Amino acid sequence: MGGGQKSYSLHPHDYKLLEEVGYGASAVVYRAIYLPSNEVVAVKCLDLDRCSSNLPAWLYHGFYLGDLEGMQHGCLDQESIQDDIRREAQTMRLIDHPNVIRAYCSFVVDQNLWVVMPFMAEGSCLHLMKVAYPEGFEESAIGSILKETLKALEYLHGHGHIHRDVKAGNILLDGDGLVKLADFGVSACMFDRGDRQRSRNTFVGTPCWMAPEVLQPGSGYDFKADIWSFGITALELAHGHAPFSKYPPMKVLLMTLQNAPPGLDYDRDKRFSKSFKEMVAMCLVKDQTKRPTVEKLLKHSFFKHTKPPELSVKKLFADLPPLWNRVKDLQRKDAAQLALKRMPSAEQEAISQSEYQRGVSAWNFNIEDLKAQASLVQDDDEIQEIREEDERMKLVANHQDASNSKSTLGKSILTNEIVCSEQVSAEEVPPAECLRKKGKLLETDLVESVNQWKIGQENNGSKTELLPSTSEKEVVQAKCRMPAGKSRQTLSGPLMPGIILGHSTSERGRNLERYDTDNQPPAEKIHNDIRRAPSFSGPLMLPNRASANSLSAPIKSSGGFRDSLEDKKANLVQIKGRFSVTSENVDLVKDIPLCTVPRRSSQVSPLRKSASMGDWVFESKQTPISQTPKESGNSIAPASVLMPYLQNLLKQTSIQQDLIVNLLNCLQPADVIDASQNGRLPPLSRSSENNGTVESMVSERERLLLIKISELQARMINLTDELNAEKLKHIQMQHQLNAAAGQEDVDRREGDA
Ligand SMILES: Nc1ncnc2c1ncn2[C@@H]1O[C@H](COP(=O)(O)OP(=O)(O)OP(=O)(O)O)[C@@H](O)[C@H]1O
Repeated sequence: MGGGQKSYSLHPHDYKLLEEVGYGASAVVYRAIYLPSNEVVAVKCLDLDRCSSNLPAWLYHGFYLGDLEGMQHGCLDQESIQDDIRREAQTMRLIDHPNVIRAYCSFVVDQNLWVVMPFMAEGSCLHLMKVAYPEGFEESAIGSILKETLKALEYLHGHGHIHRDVKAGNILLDGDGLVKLADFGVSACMFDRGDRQRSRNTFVGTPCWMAPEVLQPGSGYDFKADIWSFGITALELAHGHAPFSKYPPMKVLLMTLQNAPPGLDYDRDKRFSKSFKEMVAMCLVKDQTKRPTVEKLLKHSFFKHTKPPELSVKKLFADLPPLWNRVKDLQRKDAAQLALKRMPSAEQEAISQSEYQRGVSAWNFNIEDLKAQASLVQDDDEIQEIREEDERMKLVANHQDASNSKSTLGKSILTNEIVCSEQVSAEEVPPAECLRKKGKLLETDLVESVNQWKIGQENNGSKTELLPSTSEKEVVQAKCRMPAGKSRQTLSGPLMPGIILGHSTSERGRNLERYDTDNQPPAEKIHNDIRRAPSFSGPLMLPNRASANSLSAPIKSSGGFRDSLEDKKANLVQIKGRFSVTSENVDLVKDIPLCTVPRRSSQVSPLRKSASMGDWVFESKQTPISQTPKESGNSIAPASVLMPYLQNLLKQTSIQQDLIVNLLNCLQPADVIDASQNGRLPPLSRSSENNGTVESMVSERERLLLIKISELQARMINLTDELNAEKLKHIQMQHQLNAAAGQEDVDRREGDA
């Protein structure tokens, strides 16, 4: 390794910094000229103030921290830490492999650490995708990039290093298509003991790419963690984004631990070969011992016929402007976006959003913050989670209470809701999505439906069994799509029909949704961003320079989430901190999702087809059920005025009656029996006709039922919250335990010495 390498000056004035070509968590990267030899280099300027909060990770794992002469930074005055840095610096200098980027040298300038390295003229793969390939690269290019990355990993693993941050943002390309793995900010050495050994029991990396064993404290991990990240990177290159990248960090963490591993779908990812899919599947096995080594992967048939990168990779940027112009363009876009956001908290939100999306490495988890985030965003994400899982057709029911898994549970709701999009197959949109489209509904309905849906999926095996007739399907779907401006504000999540359709066919649609805004004029983009702000599924909200780097989700507390959620909460009645009901004019009866109601043949549909959208919308003329004649005119209206109202009321009542029957079917039988025995619910005798006497009984039953339902939902939410809190506590405690064990180890060694 190494040897005979050219030496570089440690004086900043020997370097002429030119354009900015990239940004990381705490660094800006410049194209620069090394004046003594007129050579183009890259200088990564690390703001030590900014990275001080992450410094422990840097200090313990930073390969780039080379020559530290004159380093006065307050964070660095611990002797043992400096020893570590020096040791790492030595290792870094020894690195010499065509696919691993090395630091020529590094030195301190004011509060910055400058790291001089080869300039990679095309930037990172992530950057390239963001600029020109939002849906990912073609397979031949992916094959070449991955093979070169594997060679880099082979070298690193062979020398005892785990990279721990393999991702498209850290795979750099030069003008000839040469591929180099970069960023050893969080790498760890397998041969170390003590402090550094302990580091392999810490959370390090970028959540979406982190292997389950890395996220699972105490389990320990090794080189195989890089294989998992490599598999995720393969998916990232194939789709333009990593799986789960749109979710908040804590959600990513839980999904990685609990869900089936992501992968290329055999049906939907048709453009990719079988061997590519197999190779990815081999990497993304949860049991680390079953993942292949780099050597074994290199022998996989997928890599047998990969083209040299000069052929397959170089052409990717043939028609693109120089890197710095691309970066500038992105920055302009992001700056415009930021400037147009006039909310007082916009800047703060934008920054935290961008940090979130950037894929910052080496975050230290702040469990309390994350817990708060997770509890606030749970409902929204629950739906997203289902969608994501379902898109891969690898649904795993994570419902904690197996006793809920009764085959009859929620069947009628499922039957109605599962068809809320005609272009979406039953398994593509969960019932909650359908519920959500109605806008004003109990969030608990949503969660419960999602869970029931999961169970239904599991229990029923074939999802298509649940589909009702086409006519039913159309009406339910139409209802589900009712666009309501208000509901868009009060409930987060992608409500636009385009988004529903975007999910309808493949990842492709999703990618389009994700990246559409990048190609829009700033004003339009901002409009969309604002609309989507409460959702984590949205495309890039990268309002600052961070956009040049990564779309991933770092572990970081984010005021942004909270801000948007605070807005949301302003309109919400929060019950036990988690589920919510719109507080404005809440009317439990009126606000029950209509999409749970089956079509009645005699019913006049309140829906019409929109010519422009080809989508169903509600007739605004429809008399609102809550509006009484008194409200309308404050006097007794003539029969001609009252009649339509009464007819409408009658129809609505019958819809509600059906709804109640459906909801009743969803209750656990035990609860229903219990309630009936206590005399709390009058026996339900369903009648197809409505009259005055029945009506009053029905409304009483409705009221009691709704109370019962709310209680059950509140209970379920509480339990889920408690479970999540316990899980987080567990993780935190394990962390503390590890830290304590490590400290003991150090003390013992010091005692021995
Ligand atoms: N040698 C280089 N030549 C050209 N561009 C580079 C080089 N190194 C980095 N970049 C660009 O700068 C971006 C940020 O760099 P880098 O990933 O090293 O920063 P970081 O702070 O370690 O980021 P993170 O922690 O988020 O991974 C890269 O994604 C890439 O686009």
